Amino acid sequence: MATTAITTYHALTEAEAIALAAELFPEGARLECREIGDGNLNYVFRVSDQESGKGVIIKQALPYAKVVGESWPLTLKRAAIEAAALRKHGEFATGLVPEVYGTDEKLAYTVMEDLSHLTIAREGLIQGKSYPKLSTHIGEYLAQTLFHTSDFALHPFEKKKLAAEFSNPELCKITEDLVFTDPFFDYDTNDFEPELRQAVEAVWRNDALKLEVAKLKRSFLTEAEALLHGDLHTGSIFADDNETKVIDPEFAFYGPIGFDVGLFLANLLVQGITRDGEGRDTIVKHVENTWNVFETRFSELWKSEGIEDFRGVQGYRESVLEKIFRDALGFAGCELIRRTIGLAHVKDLDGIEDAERRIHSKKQALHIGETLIIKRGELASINDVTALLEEL
Ligand SMILES: Nc1ncnc2c1ncn2[C@@H]1O[C@H](COP(=O)(O)OP(=O)(O)O)[C@@H](O)[C@H]1O
Ligand SMILES: CSC[C@H]1O[C@H](OP(=O)(O)O)[C@H](O)[C@@H]1O
Repeated sequence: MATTAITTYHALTEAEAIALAAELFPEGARLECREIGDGNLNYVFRVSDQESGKGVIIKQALPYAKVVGESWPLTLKRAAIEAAALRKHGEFATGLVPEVYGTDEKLAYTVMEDLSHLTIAREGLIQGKSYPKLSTHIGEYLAQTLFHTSDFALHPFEKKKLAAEFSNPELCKITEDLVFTDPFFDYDTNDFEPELRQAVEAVWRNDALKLEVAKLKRSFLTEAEALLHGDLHTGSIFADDNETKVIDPEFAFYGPIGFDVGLFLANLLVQGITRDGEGRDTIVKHVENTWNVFETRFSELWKSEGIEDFRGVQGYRESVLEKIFRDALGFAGCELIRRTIGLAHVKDLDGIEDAERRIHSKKQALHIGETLIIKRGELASINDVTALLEEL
């Protein structure tokens, strides 16, 4: 797809979005456009043919975080990173990411496949949907994207070139602050109900917990293991009963493999907390299946496509997976805590209308988060993790 002749950045109008997308539609098609973005950071335009209903998506970065406004400037480079990550991950996770039709670095937009026939998984899960293939698809996505961009699959020159291309300091800083720092101190960005104050102050006073979070933050800061999605929560996944597509990798960078795994597990756990009975069992199975599929597929790729000289040394693969598992649990714990008391909450918890039940669920999220961080070295298997949910 051709890019525009516009050379200076400005926020696109709906008419401009239509003009940009026109070449992807039959000549003379009557096009309409709507801004449908509901995320924290960007504009998302859907341009569609009024007759066929077919559409394309134009996602444009703003020079600031949409949720806060111009007082929080943010690099436009994130749009190019997102498009490049969609393409790179799409090379390996076949059918699990949207197709990218075109990008424009100056205007900071990406034109991509319209996934409006699917539902954002967080929304569907809140409505009680079970998405039978979600965890199989995400386990596969995690194994394919993380293995193939790691030193286990790439020549070190190629891997380091990619790591440089995906340098993403501003977006990483958001995660360093909002996931790994602010929730653990009495900082202004935090946001929680007065009824949670006692529990939150206990987090702030818990030095053993803070020591473990400091170690996890250091891993995030320093361990360039693979090209991460960087923000793999259920709001970044479109799904129905058969299909799953991962969107929104603008936080992509080279980081610890367990981060993507942990974020997805945490967002499943948060949903599991809000359910009981069979509904919770569905989430328990998704948590277990995500890890099991990831571990199995990662191991298969290791054996079939691994290039590391030490790949055949007994116990090495197991020790790599063991580290990913422990990291994932710790990162999941941080995500659970930040989604409960930090700046960016989740609808799974905030949307619980009954105040008593909402506060109770949030305390449970804090409890599981703390346990995952503190006990990540002791929990022997993924079943020990789901036991935390079943014991609530
Ligand atoms: N490819 C797509 N097809 C259809 N809708 C999309 C697509 N990408 C984004 N959206 C819509 O826009 C919303 C925000 O997109 P997202 O990429 O998460 O933006 P942000 O980076 O601001 O969080 C999504 O929740 C979804 O409703
Ligand atoms: C001010 S950024 C807060 C939060 O928003 C991002 O999520 P999304 O773009 O999917 O809405 C990311 O999780 C950040 O931590």
